[in-house]
Amino acid sequence: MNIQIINGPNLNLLGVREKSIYGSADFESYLADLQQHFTDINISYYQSNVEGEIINKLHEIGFIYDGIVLNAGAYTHTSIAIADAIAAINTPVIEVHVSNVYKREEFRHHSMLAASCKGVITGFGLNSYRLGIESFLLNINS
Ligand SMILES: O=C1C[C@@](O)(C(=O)O)C[C@@H](O)[C@@H]1O
Repeated sequence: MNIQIINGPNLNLLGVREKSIYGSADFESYLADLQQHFTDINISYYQSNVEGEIINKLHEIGFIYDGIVLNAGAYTHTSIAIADAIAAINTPVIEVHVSNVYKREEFRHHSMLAASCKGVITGFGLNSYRLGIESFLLNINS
């Protein structure tokens, strides 16, 4: 099984940015733990701060991979273009967030992407990514 994790803007600063909200672990260390945990799964990782690059990555793997775990950061709340890309591809996408966006500012309560995704996981810290991967293993996405 091939799973792609895509992180959007500012998520390269996990472990550094707003630690009280996002925690102090950096994503690369967490990714290594994930890869050790899911030994039967090929987990690829991509991060970009650029909307068009995230769309290009969705196009590139969206007809090949078995699942995509996407944290689009603030583009979640603004990007019709990423929503259209998710709708255009075949691979199911799970939207994830580190923080519980519903406990935060109102502008974070709306996702432009959620309606095009199979599901949304929010508020479990970095383990939101693990839960996203687990959902593909449970085969509850079709
Ligand atoms: O950059 C982010 C991170 C986030 O997606 C999260 O993982 O909690 C939540 C977004 O509202 C925010 O813009």
